[in-house]
Amino acid sequence: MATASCPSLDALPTPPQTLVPPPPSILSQDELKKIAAFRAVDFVESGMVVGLGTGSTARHAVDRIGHLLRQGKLRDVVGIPTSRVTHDQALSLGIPLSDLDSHPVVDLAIDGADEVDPSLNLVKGRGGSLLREKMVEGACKKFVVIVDESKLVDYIGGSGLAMPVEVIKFCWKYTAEQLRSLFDYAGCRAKLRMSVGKEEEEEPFVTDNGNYVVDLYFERDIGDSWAASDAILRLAGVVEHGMFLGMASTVIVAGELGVRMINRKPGQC
Ligand SMILES: O=C(CO)[C@H](O)[C@H](O)COP(=O)(O)O
Repeated sequence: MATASCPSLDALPTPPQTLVPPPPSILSQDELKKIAAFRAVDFVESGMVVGLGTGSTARHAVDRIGHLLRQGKLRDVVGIPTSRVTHDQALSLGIPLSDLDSHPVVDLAIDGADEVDPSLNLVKGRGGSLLREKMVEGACKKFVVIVDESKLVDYIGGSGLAMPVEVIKFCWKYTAEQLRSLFDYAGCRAKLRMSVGKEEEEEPFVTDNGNYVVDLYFERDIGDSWAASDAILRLAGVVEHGMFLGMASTVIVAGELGVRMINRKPGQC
């Protein structure tokens, strides 16, 4: 009876030489976010007060901090959450929590962003937590921003996606129109942010602070973002906007080709 046997290597046909390089490993956007987040958590040291950001990228950082605390690799870290969602996540991970009233100085904050421009100015708040984020990140000694490379833009508003402004509910339409007309020159549209409520019907999105969000969309560059910031904040119905100017100390960008760490230069704004 003939038995099948393994042919000797010499007997195997030589594979044709190929000039095509091996395909790069394709990482999902979420995997890139996780890589940036884990890298940022390397900055966390035992005993630090840490601002905990909000969003799908920051979520990975909070998970990692919880994991390192459980492993005993970090100790005595106190987290200052920037939203109710992050508060609940951190609580479920056993991260000790506090607030700015008890810890007015924050050693380090880690958070995602919606846009990062070449001067490391940011747009944040598409998750709706811009006010608390700005308070906590404004109180920190070092603010590390974690993004995948899709968040890099040439100028603030350059993604064409929303630049959020938190406004009080009272006469929000009036405030929205004032916002829109401020940026008429940039082809601005102002839209009240909606969310799906308990009855499965669309209703205005309400922030953790009980306010509405007006999303601004620009067709063209708004120009001087510092002047734009001042103009927005002068409107009485505005609580805060999502431009985070001159705040980021370091931006960690995860992309297909690796992780880049960009530090703010002294005096850069
Ligand atoms: O500002 C934020 C929430 O208010 C988020 O940091 C920002 O929207 C980025 O979110 P994600 O990490 O999910 O892309």
